[in-house]
Amino acid sequence: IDLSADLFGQTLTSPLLNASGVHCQTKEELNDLANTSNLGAMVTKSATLQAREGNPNPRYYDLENGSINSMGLPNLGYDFYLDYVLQEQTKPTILSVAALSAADAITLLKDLQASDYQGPTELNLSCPNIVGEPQLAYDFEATDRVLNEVFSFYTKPLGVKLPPYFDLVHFDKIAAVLNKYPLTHVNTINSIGNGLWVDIDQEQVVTKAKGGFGGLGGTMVLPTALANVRALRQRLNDSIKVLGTGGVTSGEDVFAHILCGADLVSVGTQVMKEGLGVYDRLAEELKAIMAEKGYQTLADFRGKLKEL
Ligand SMILES: O=C(O)c1[nH]c(=O)[nH]c(=O)c1Cl
Repeated sequence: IDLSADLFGQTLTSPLLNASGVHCQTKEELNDLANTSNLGAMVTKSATLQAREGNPNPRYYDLENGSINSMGLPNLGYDFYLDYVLQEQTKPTILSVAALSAADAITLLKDLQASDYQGPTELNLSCPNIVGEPQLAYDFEATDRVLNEVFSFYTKPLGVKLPPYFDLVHFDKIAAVLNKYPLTHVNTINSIGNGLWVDIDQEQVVTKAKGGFGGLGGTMVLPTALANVRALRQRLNDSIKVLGTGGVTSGEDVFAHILCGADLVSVGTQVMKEGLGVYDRLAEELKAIMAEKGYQTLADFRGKLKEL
């Protein structure tokens, strides 16, 4: 059984990654990821031009069927993560970047273009937890404008992190925009934005910012994640890879993401619940499923979801 996968020319021994934001903010966390078996590649916490404290606590809450977070983009700043990927990385790493304005995104990517970094970058267009800021990728025209400007100067590997869409016409619209650009990949989905959880005993919300509205992750988002992976795989040019993120808690979920077309699969909430050992468990479970079904490689079943 061969779990190897390709990350923009680098062969990975496992198709599994961490979801950006989970265990990837500090040098210690990034080093932990580098030392985690069956984690084929890793993603940094989305970096902004300036370091950010993020939203006030409580800002992450574990739920029976997933999680809700309102982190607010806390990160050590773009310079720290650029230095990490240039000087420290020992495992294939995707640099995740974010911006609070289109202008900041351009500034950051112009600096990245001029830097020595030649590796993969992921532009986060979908953070749901910045007070007063929309998730950019829900505005198709704005997304088109930003990508048009970015690709007027950016020539290195670049993908985007997308929010979940819930309407087939929206899948059509975002794919029509993305297919215009030489993207290496899309990473779908980010958390389902602006969910709300109620603590019955206390009769109150469980996260502080935005009155308790926060992004949802974990097993409750799996059907939405699978739909977005499938819909975007069906619509995007073959040259654009699909990284599936959302709702993975078992080898079966990894198998389902790949069956829907995912090239690689990220795991976030389940790492918060189980720790980094989850990657060994997921790899073993996936291999067992493949053995039972007679599949030798991921390509044997990738994208081959059958319709009725
Ligand atoms: O609040 C966050 O930091 C956050 N939380 C998410 O669930 N997705 C994101 O992209 C970000 Cl940037």
